[in-house]
Amino acid sequence: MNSFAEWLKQPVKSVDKTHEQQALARQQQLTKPPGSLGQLENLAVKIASLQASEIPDLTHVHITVYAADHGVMAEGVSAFPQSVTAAMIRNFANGGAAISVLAQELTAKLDVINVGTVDTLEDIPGVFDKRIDAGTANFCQGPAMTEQQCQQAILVGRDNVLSDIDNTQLYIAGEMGIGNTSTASALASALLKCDPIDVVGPGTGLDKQGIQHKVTVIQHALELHQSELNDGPLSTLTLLGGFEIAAMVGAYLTCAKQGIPVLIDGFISTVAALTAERMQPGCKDWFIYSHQSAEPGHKVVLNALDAKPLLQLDMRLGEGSGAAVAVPLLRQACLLHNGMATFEQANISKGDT
Ligand SMILES: Cc1cc2ncn([C@H]3O[C@H](COP(=O)(O)O)[C@@H](O)[C@H]3O)c2cc1C
Ligand SMILES: O=C(O)c1cccnc1
Repeated sequence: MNSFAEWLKQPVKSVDKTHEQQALARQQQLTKPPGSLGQLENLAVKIASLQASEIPDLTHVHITVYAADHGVMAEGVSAFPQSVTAAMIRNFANGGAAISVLAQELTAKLDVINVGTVDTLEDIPGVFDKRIDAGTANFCQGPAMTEQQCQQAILVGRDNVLSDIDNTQLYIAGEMGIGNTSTASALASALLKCDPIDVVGPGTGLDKQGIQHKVTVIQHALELHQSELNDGPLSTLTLLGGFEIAAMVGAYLTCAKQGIPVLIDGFISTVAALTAERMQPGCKDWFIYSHQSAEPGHKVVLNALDAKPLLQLDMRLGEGSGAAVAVPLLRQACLLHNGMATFEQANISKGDT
């Protein structure tokens, strides 16, 4: 058996129930009516149990943006040209992208990884060059990736998580890849066995006609690969995925195996999360869902994961931006959990309940 298969077989870490119980008990002792901090209480309990700590802490956030191009762009499925992927990599490096601004404010570690753009980029300081190929192949004509390429991409994500694991209290994977809402929609349709109509949306801004064309393109791709779509989630990822999406899957699998909490971003990020969960059930115990994107398919994929996102801001950007926006909320949930006085400390009556 090769080392990839061995690694894949490593189990997902189980979540610490003792710390969950301790954190729940502490929430009952804090000077507030029980339950009055609503979802912030559940969040603090979740983070305490995932970190197996009495004092959950999100000082050290690791954000990684995975960027790659998509062969399906040959079918005219985005409102923007393919060259924007590489241009945005430069923008990430220069600090001008949404995620750059947010990561800086959060004092998060921000990595940018080129997993496979069509444009050859010069060496850019701060950008890791892990190009597998000049974009994936067009999944309307054949498999998007070879098995070997898919494994390689998954391992890019794994190695990124492992590179700073001792210092990571929360991991966020963001993506950049023009055309990747098509890729994510194709993957979601295949994994959920639903019609592309249910998950395809405007992405960067297609009109009604553009969306209809995108649906047709994905329907054709699913027909082409039909005979192989029951071969398991790794095979589906190879046939229909993207390099950046496979890298995110690898990162999520690694976080779940190593016990690192993950904050999931938008539609594409959640499709990667679904793929990881299908590859290794139990992964999703390590996931927190930041927001529900305006991309209509996001709701469908969140439902499939039984996920309750924290925010609904009509964001539809990706890059990890929705997750980054939710980090202050998570931090505040932890601050309240750690810093509030108990009824006993404050000498306040707990009332009759
Ligand atoms: C300037 C710009 C910055 C972005 N940052 C993220 N995306 C987002 O939009 C793309 C997916 O949408 P579609 O499938 O319609 O191409 C991805 O790159 C995603 O990360 C961007 C898109 C653009 C144009
Ligand atoms: O929800 C997302 O992640 C998203 C939606 C549209 C375009 N890019 C990303």
